[in-house]
Amino acid sequence: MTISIWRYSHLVLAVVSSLFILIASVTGAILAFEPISNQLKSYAVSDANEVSLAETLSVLDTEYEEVFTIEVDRNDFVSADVITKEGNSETFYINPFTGEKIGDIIKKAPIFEFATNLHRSLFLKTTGRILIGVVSFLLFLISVTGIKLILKRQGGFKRFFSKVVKENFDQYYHVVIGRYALIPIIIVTLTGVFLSLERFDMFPVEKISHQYPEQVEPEEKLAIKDLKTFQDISLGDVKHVEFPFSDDIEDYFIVKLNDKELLVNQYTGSIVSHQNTSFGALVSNWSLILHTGEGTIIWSIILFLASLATLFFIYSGFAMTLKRRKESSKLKNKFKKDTAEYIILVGSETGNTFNTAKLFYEALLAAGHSVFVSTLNDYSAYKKAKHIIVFASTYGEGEAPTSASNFEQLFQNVNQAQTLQYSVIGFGSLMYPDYCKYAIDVNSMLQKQDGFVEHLPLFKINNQSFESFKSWIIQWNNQTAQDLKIQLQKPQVNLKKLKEFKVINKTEPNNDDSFLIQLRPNKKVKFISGDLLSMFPDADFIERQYSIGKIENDIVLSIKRHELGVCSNYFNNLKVNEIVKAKVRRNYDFHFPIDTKEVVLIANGTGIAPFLGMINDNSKRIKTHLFWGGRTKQSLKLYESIIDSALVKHKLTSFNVAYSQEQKTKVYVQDLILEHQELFSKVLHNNGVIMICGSIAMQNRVLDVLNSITKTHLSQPLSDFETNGQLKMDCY
Ligand SMILES: Cc1cc2nc3c(=O)[nH]c(=O)nc-3n(C[C@H](O)[C@H](O)[C@H](O)COP(=O)(O)O)c2cc1C
Repeated sequence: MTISIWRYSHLVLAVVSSLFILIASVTGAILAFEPISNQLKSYAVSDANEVSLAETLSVLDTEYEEVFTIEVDRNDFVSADVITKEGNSETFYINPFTGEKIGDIIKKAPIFEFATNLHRSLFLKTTGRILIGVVSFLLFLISVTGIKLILKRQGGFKRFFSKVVKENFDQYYHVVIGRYALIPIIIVTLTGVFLSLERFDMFPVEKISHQYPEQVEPEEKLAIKDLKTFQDISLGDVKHVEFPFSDDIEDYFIVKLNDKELLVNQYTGSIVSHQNTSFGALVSNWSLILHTGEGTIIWSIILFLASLATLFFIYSGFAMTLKRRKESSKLKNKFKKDTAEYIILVGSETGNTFNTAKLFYEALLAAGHSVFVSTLNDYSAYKKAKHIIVFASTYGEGEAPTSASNFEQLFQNVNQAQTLQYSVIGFGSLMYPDYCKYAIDVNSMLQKQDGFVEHLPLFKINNQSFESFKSWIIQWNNQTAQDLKIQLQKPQVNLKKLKEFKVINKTEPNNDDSFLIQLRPNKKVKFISGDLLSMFPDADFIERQYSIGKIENDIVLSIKRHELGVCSNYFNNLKVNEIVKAKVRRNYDFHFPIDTKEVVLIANGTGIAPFLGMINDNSKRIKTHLFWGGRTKQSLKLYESIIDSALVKHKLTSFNVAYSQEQKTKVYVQDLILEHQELFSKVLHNNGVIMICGSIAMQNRVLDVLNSITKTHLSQPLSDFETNGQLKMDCY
């Protein structure tokens, strides 16, 4: 619930100020180039610390008729306001070693002039300045609420920079870029607010005022170069020097240094008055530098990137909000709640779970059922309902998502007249310790309530995995004797861009109906083991993916033929030299780790394919253990030669196999893991990596076992290792 308050504040603030933030970011991005373009001019004195103020003042004194001021700006350019020997009054950049003119004062380019006015006051003078000050403060609040949201999402400070679950482009980059850009944005906005307050004298900066001596005795005048005070000051510390107005001994040099201001006797060089720069003035100076980037190319570049990031946040933030609204409003019911047989209840925070619920809703409708869908918060009595199917995500720390925040209370107060069959699907992420906790809670609420009978056991889905959802649909179809078909959107791939692969070899289906097929790309295609080969069969153009094992530059797939499987039969009917059209999708999260000491690979059935490539490729001979679950010894024959060869070449350290049909008591891969629990805890403890490939059912059981191992041996939940990138999975 609390996360919604933060998200709501974040959104409201963004809506209110977006147009102004847009202007400020675009002009800010332009203005970031001003200090960069200034810095690129070569007037800066790099070794200003090596020249003393005495030397510079002395050369200027001889070079010009009269000198009024010298100034060292934030770019380290030294300028002087002088009357030349020819009698002209001029201001220009000088070489502080020789006093010579080296360039004219840089004039502000019209584009920067325009951008500055728009950025500061929107061309609205005082009103504009006030508006910009307020907007700066709003952007500061947006950034703070943004940081709070990231902390909530990532699970605290420690995990601030750990892996972000990618749900879609906008959400992923909003968070990933946000983690880096929010700090500079906070600095820019706070300094912006300060500069506005200062401008309206709401933050008074104490001015320096010197005590002038009442009477000064005449003295013999020393040459400037001999004045001790100036000899002791290096030019690098100077900001501004004002020459005495006349030769009168009561007229002084006024020397502004970085942290103080001095009044210096022009005859003797003695310091007549010494005042430290006030704290307010220092803050003001730093605010200007931090806000404008003046004098530093690196900070200007950061400011430029922060401005671009702000523009991206405006786009992605609104895109996410619109999508969220669209997802929840998309559900248009054909049936009323009291006429439908199937009730789908959705608990979602950001709308993703609605998408999956909608696929199920449409599949039921297409099969001729009466269905009603709504949020868990709209739970009520349903007169004709026979089934309740709950799709619920988990938010916060194992809490209910927004659209389910009132469900628990409603559930206690609403009575159903008839008995209902229930099924719960939990949507969550293994990166959180309370994996699918809210769905677990809903499941146990239903379990305890009279009049509710379990139809299917609780099913958990990690990171909105579509493959997992399909496997739940299979369970549903088996249990209900239905044949629901999930209609996916049309493929987003241009079929003309598919690559050609030639069949080099294909084995006959074995006793499990599994076979290996070796494909060679006709043209150069980049891929490694763990990447995916996407097929779009003519029958429905629905994408099917196969995990690639790369062996000697060829793709090796392990495929199980299903009686009615469109793609598996297509592959099985292929002959050597025939051409397959497909696309390689890079699967960066499932590549063999090359920077680790020990790896464990876990697979069942055809899930072994990417691992065959990985062990064959393990040229660094990283300690690698393979755990595989198959039906019979015969099932292993298909892969035996590759595994044996890897063992002989020490590319594979150990191979452990579990057969489910070979002996009386069935042994599964999770049983093997339990037997070798010391190995697993040691590998994870030493920053090693575990990779899992195969069926979702196997994945879920293996994860349960691994979780109990890490909790017992390492006192940590498995989610910690998933977050660290030590657990990689590709299951279907
Ligand atoms: C801030 C935040 C907290 C989360 N907390 C959990 C959690 O405690 N347990 C879990 O399994 N998933 C957690 N998740 C993951 C979501 O449940 C998952 O991304 C889900 O797919 C979101 O579905 P939705 O868009 O329909 O809300 C969290 C996600 C976020 C952003």
